[in-house]
Amino acid sequence: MSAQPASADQPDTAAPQPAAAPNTTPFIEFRGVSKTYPARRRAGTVHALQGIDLQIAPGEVFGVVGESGSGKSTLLRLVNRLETPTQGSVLVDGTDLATLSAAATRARRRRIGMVFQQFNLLANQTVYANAAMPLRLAKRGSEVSGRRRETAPQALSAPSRRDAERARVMELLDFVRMSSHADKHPSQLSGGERQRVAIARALVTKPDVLLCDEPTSALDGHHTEEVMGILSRVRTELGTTILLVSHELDVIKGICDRAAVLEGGRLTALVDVAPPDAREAFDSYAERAQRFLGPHTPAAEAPAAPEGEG
Ligand SMILES: Nc1ncnc2c1ncn2[C@@H]1O[C@H](COP(=O)(O)OP(=O)(O)OP(=O)(O)O)[C@@H](O)[C@H]1O
Repeated sequence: MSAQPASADQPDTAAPQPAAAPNTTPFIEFRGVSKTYPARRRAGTVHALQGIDLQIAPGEVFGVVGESGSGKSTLLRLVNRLETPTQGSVLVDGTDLATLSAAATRARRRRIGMVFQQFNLLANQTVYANAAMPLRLAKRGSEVSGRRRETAPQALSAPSRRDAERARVMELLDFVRMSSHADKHPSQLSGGERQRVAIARALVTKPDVLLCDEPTSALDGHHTEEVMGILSRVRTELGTTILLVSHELDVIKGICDRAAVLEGGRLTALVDVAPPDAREAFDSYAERAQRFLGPHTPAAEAPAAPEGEG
């Protein structure tokens, strides 16, 4: 797999293929979004994304595929404002993220969960404490801003807050079938179990959006299916909108409604993957896509790509 930059120095002026609008009001919307970064090891800029127009419906499971360096993670990180667009706007639930104050941005971020390829659990904390972390951080944040405003009263007493936390965390650990492991540490878990804890952590604040960056790429086939099953239930049982970056076409085909293909930072195809008859179309796309996606190798076992390959 090559790690080509999305597009170095020369913005591609070709019009991106317009994304078909969903029938409902979009929940996440990219309007003419471009993102450039200063190049890391040389002068100039990298055009990570160019002219992205995309609408994602509420409750949709939306896939993003493309070769390494095509801009997938950048697209995801724009949604929780870990990145800001160089041009254009990103809207979530009808609000342009650029218009939010710092406090409103933090509140919006609390409603966006994120799941990573390498789980990002705290090794010295239990499963329970890892899953509870976003609630504890949110509480600490509200205490700090409460102190700043000199408003002492809390809605719940400390024991009630602890009970509420425990109920919520155990509900989520039940949801991912990890409640019997609540007192274990991450080192005592398999990769699939760690990712299930990471999903519980991402959902504990009741987000309306779940961003998943290669959530199954470090897992073997069995654990991949387990995680796919949980993500499907997140959509059907919780109604969460999911944006899923994956190199694995089987994962995209297994759980997504639609998928965007990024090439060199541009959206070059938008594919319906949900209806069975559309899967054939996706398969013919997949043949071309496989050229750059390559056969799946779990990241942990993947050999290093030779320089300049692809
Ligand atoms: N902070 C940054 N500074 C400079 N360049 C960056 C930065 N972040 C990303 N890039 C560059 O932007 C382009 C798109 O990166 P991005 O991580 O979004 O791609 P990707 O498709 O997610 O890649 P991968 O599949 O390898 O994770 C790449 O050329 C990358 O090197």
